[in-house]
Amino acid sequence: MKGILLVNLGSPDSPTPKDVKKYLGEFLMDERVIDIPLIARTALVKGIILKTRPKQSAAAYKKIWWKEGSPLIVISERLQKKIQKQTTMPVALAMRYGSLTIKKGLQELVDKGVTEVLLFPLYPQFAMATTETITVLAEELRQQYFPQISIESVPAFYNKPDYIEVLSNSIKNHLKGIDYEHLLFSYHGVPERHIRKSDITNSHCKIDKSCCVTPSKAHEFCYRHQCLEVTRLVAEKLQLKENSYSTSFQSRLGFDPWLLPYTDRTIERLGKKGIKNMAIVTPAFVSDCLETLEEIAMEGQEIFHEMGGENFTTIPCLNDDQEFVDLLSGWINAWADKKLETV
Ligand SMILES: C=CC1=C(C)c2cc3[nH]c(cc4nc(cc5[nH]c(cc1n2)c(C)c5CCC(=O)O)C(CCC(=O)O)=C4C)c(C)c3C=C
Ligand SMILES: [Fe+2]
Ligand SMILES: [Fe+2]
Repeated sequence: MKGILLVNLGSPDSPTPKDVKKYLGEFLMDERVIDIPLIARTALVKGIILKTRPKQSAAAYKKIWWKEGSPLIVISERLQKKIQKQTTMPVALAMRYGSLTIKKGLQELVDKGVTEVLLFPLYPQFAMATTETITVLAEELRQQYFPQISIESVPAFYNKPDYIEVLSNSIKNHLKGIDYEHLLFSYHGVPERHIRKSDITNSHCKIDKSCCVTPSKAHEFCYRHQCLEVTRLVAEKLQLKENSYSTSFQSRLGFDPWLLPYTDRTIERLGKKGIKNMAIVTPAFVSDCLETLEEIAMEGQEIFHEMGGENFTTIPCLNDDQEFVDLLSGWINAWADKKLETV
């Protein structure tokens, strides 16, 4: 029997420093997130980051926490329930970090008699810190605990025309009647080093003006290319005017160079330039979370207002919107008919 495992990032169990510390410890000790040798990673994460960050992050989580729990988890559960209504195959949900583990998700499916799993990382763009860490862990778990099952994965879907259509429709609907001068596409950042590591040609990704627009095999695993493509394809679909939109990268951590330009500095620049009305969309996240609800909708808005901006419109993630549910259910059902490209 076939079954589906949707996988998102995860959240702490509660917005307390203790639970946030536990969650961040697991997250940041992942060698595909902080990709430095184990001794250096342990010193950095346990010796420095976990000494101060949990308190700071817990305060941020408290501002966005819902009575049902973490927005990212609650929204992912709603999505799973809606998809379950649109397919006869069992659909389970897991998180890469935290209590809703991938092991539990696989076990849930196996207990229902599933032998062929479609692993669905809920990320439109490929990144070593997201898609890759999920597929690698799922395969390790399969080998160790579930050797009787097979796993196929859904690759990054950033350039699928039906995804671009759903995202564009969502942006259009949320901006109906809103007079904005600039639309910012803000993606989660990654250290530049991650882009170079994922370059399967070992030489294409220069992280300059041209590499991401010059055709290359490297783009299958280039997060930067995939983000720039989402912006380009949506802009084309919505016929956005040149200079009325741009791309930036948010949520950097530490002192290494991360992808540029940074979202906070871009918002600052737009405000200083005299832009009064801006809108912002966050297509690296399918579910609203700390990074969209706090960093963008609260901090980003504050920066814009401080710089003289007036109206700051945040476009929600696709969350459990019916068009998005239909899109994912359609792909899942196509997989059962062997009509979905997987890896
Ligand atoms: C080296 C650090 C990090 C990398 C690389 C990274 C990549 C990455 N993350 C997401 C999606 C999310 N990240 C979220 C929170 C978050 N991310 C980092 C660090 C890295 N992320 C931290 C330390 C945190 C925790 C919060 C904080 O202390 O600031 C979230 C939100 C989770 C939630 O509970 O709401 C998401 C989602 C992507 C897509 C990505 C690479 C492309
Ligand atoms: Fe992150
Ligand atoms: Fe590139």
